[in-house]
Amino acid sequence: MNTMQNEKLGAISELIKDRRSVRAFKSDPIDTDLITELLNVAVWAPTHGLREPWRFILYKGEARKPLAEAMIRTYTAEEKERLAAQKLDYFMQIPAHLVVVMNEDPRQKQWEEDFACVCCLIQNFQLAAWEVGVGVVWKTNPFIHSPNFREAVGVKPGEKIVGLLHIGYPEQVPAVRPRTDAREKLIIKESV
Ligand SMILES: Cc1cc2nc3c(=O)[nH]c(=O)nc-3n(C[C@H](O)[C@H](O)[C@H](O)COP(=O)(O)O)c2cc1C
Repeated sequence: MNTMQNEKLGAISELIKDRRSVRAFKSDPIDTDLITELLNVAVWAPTHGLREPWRFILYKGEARKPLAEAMIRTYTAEEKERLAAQKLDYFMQIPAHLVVVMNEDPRQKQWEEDFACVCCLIQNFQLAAWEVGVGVVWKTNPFIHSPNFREAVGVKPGEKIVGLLHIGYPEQVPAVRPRTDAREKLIIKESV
């Protein structure tokens, strides 16, 4: 294996830096086989004890409507009045939505490890998607904690929704949001 010492960063580094969260999608359909292929890359995330504590629910076509309606039901009356129609249109315009569900281990150490690895899985998915021109945004809106929404998507007690991913071909790629140089947050302790 290449140790990368003193070498130029490669394609994966470029991909990581190039990826953006996409919020404006073309309505072009996205193939289910492509999504499952991307998921089969994503599942190579590190997972302690090989627990693989994830499962997925994919919404496409007309099935997006009850998903959007479940989300809208979590709104207050004022939010419904102001946002319902617009949010329904937004959900129906995005070709696919993926609910990423984690099994919640009652032991804290295992819970933390499992949450961490599901987050790794989501980032793997986002990167693999970006590599083939597919955009993703990872959503954690308050409705993912709503008992009614959880029930509507079939998430059971002992499971957590880690994210709702919107997936499709980008209509618009947001401007880069530069990161703080890691050296500003790095303390080096090195003995010679
Ligand atoms: C755990 C997590 C939750 C997020 N939740 C949301 C969200 O609810 N809504 C949203 O628009 N973006 C969400 N994002 C995307 C971030 O806003 C995005 O990563 C950030 O603005 C940096 O932009 P970039 O991903 O294009 O570099 C989330 C990202 C993470 C990692």
